Amino acid sequence: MDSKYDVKEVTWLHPASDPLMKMFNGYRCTLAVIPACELKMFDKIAAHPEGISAARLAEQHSWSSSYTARLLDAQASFGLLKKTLGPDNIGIYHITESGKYMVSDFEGSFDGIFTLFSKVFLKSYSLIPELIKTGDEGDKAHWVLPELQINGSADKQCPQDQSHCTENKKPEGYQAKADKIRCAGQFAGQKPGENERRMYQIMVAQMYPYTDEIIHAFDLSRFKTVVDIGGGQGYLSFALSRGYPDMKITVMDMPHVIKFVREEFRPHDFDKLNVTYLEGDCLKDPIPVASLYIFCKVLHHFTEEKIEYVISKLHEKLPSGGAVLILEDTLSPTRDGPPPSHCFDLMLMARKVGKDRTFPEFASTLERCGFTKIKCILTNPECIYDVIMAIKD
Ligand SMILES: Nc1ncnc2c1ncn2[C@@H]1O[C@H](CSCC[C@H]([NH3+])C(=O)O)[C@@H](O)[C@H]1O
Repeated sequence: MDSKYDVKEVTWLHPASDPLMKMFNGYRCTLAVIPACELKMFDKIAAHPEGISAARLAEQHSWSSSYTARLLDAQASFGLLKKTLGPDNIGIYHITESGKYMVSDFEGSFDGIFTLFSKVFLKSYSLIPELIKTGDEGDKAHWVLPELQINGSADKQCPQDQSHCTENKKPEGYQAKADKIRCAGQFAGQKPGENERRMYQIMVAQMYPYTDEIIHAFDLSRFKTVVDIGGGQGYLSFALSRGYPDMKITVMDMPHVIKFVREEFRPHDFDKLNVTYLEGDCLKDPIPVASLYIFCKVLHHFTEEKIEYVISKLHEKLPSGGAVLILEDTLSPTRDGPPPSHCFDLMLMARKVGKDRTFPEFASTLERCGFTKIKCILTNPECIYDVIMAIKD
């Protein structure tokens, strides 16, 4: 470092506390990104490819110039913005490659996701002590959190139901806390359905960087008919159709979900893709004949019995050589990693909507359903998609 003072850089490592410091600092960084997301700062900076100063940005939006600069500097420290020095040493901010993921019209955008995490998901974890103490084992066994119900139903309910939202003097049980979190999930002024859109956008954002790896983890070219069960917004199906143009793919999901996603998540090239939608509950309604059935981030919402029921049914239906493909973030066989999978498992536990499993657990369920050839590709912890393929003899 060039300085007229005596400056020396050192690295102090403390193996015992470093993992904790890393975790804590990651959490702090997340908190500091949220206000920038809420102000749509990344969209506003992306609108200036030549870069923009804090003062000009503040002036355009009637914000405080000095506070804006401090918030932007923090984003630059996370690598989401690049700060260069312009004339008179004024900081000019540009979007970085990582920062692009915070811009709302980017396909794999994290826009709004940090907000949803801070207002809803992180609070969900506060339900865990209550759950541990009461041992209440009920499993709702449906995937969607009450505050994220499709059609904005929860968005509409909450304002009339202020009792949960105001300070409550009574001791709170699990349900009271859960209701309160539901209300906290309704953001002022947001349009109905916004939470659902964010929820499905989270799934796109999580998959986006690994899309090519996921669709080519196994060579799927021999499968010509595919049903993506619980396909949600259809992102995986669209990617498969682009990667395997001969594949005929059906996105099957609950009727209210299909009605919502076909409006909200239709890609610009939809007409060129070989993808259709099907409204249906895979546990009750007929599933079309296919050579490959996919469950991507669906089975963690099902109990063992439900998984066995639906997969046995598919095993019967499949031709020889046909397969079931499961994408899940598996826990290690000894259940002590990877951390993101445990965090997700605890979230499912807190909301009583399912659980994560190990690969051996999935494998033995698949064996009970009649499969003998079972393969798995385990991915790095950042990627929450391990890929399991079970092929019918
Ligand atoms: N019984 C069911 N039948 C059909 N879809 C279901 C069922 N239960 C849950 N789902 C859907 O499963 C999805 C889980 S979220 C995963 C969405 C998508 N596969 C992705 O990875 O991005 C939701 O869209 C649910 O509506």
